[in-house]
Amino acid sequence: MTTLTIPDHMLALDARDPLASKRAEFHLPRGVVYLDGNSLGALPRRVPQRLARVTQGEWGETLIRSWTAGADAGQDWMALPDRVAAKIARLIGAAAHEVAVGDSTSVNTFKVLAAALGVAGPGRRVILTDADNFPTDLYVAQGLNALLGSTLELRRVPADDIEAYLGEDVAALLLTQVDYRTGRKLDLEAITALAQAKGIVTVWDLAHSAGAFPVDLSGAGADFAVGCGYKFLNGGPGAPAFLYAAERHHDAAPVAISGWMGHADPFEMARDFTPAPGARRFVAGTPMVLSLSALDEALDVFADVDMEALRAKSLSLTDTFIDLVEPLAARFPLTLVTPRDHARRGSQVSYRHPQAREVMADLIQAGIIGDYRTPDILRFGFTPLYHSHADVWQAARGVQAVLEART
Ligand SMILES: Cc1ncc(COP(=O)(O)O)c(C=O)c1O
Ligand SMILES: Nc1ccccc1C(=O)C[C@H](N)C(=O)O
Repeated sequence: MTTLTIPDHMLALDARDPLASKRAEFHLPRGVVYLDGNSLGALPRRVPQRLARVTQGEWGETLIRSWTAGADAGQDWMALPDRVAAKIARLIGAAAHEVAVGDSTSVNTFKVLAAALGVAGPGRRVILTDADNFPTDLYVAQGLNALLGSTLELRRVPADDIEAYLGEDVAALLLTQVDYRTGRKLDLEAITALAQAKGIVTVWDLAHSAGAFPVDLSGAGADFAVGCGYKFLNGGPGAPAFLYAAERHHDAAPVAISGWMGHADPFEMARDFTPAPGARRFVAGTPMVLSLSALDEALDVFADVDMEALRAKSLSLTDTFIDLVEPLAARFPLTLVTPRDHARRGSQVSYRHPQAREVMADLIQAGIIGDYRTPDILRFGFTPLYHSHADVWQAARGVQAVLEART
């Protein structure tokens, strides 16, 4: 990538950025503008040392004793999922005992959808979802329905019209707050209220929300949610995911994967499942200590972050990118598909382009790493913890250069 002179007004925006110092807490490879933190967050610098400690010290030296070592201080491996849950809870407006960490987002979607169906009113047999929802959400709903003898209907409708479909036959509403293609953000609070007024249980996928902007599940009175550890939470490839279950559902919601690590006393080795208090009951099997440790350490980057400042910066970055790329739409077949309205935008900007796949390949070649998504989407993710307006400017110039070179 050639070195460009960054204009003063970009540098001025960066000079006023209250989160500017956070960038130094990440390893960002040279010669690259990395706009894919919505798929795999960058590496926080503190993670490798933690992993070295966990592998050499806790695994290598302390061995099996690490499961209980430091339990009095809450430092044992057994409680690691709970410690990570508490850190995520702060970012999504939940109480610590309403969050469980482990497994993938897909598996957690299965768990909370099953739980939601278990607390839904009698006679309701529809799972309502966005026709363009992320595939895993659709597939998990299909799989769960098959397991239940295909007694349910998966009703797929456009997310923008969801209100019109909140009927008396709907058991659960399964929605992803920020669309992975367009970056369109749904009003979680308003939709939750409308659904609940119709007796519908809500399940939110926060994959592109958690760590990208403040989420207030308690304030919204949401029922259930899931999210990824490896995107905006920067927990590393395949990081454990999280689920949220509102306290009021803990007693009644079924635990579909009732494993021994969700038992009230795993080492009692009892014959029957007695759930642990709170959302811990949803932790099915042995905690993934190495990846949980990486996520635990990565979350400490958020410890002193004001989430409102994070949101303000995210919007400034995406506004700047939209403004800089706008003149190109007049010259090239580039169409903005991300809402300009702040309230309806996540932390990414996407465009349609007839040769999106090839354009993204050229951009990646030029060191601007974003994503191509079928059928014709160019997607650029912005992570307010480590991006600067200078990055945004370089990325926009890169888009211009690639489009010009292709004509
Ligand atoms: C909305 C959404 N849900 C779920 C997932 C992923 O689930 P998993 O981590 O199980 O692959 C993704 C991305 O992969 C996603 O964008
Ligand atoms: N988990 C992955 C593994 C491999 C490649 C991409 C992903 C993603 O996370 C994709 C992302 N969910 C998306 O919104 O497109």
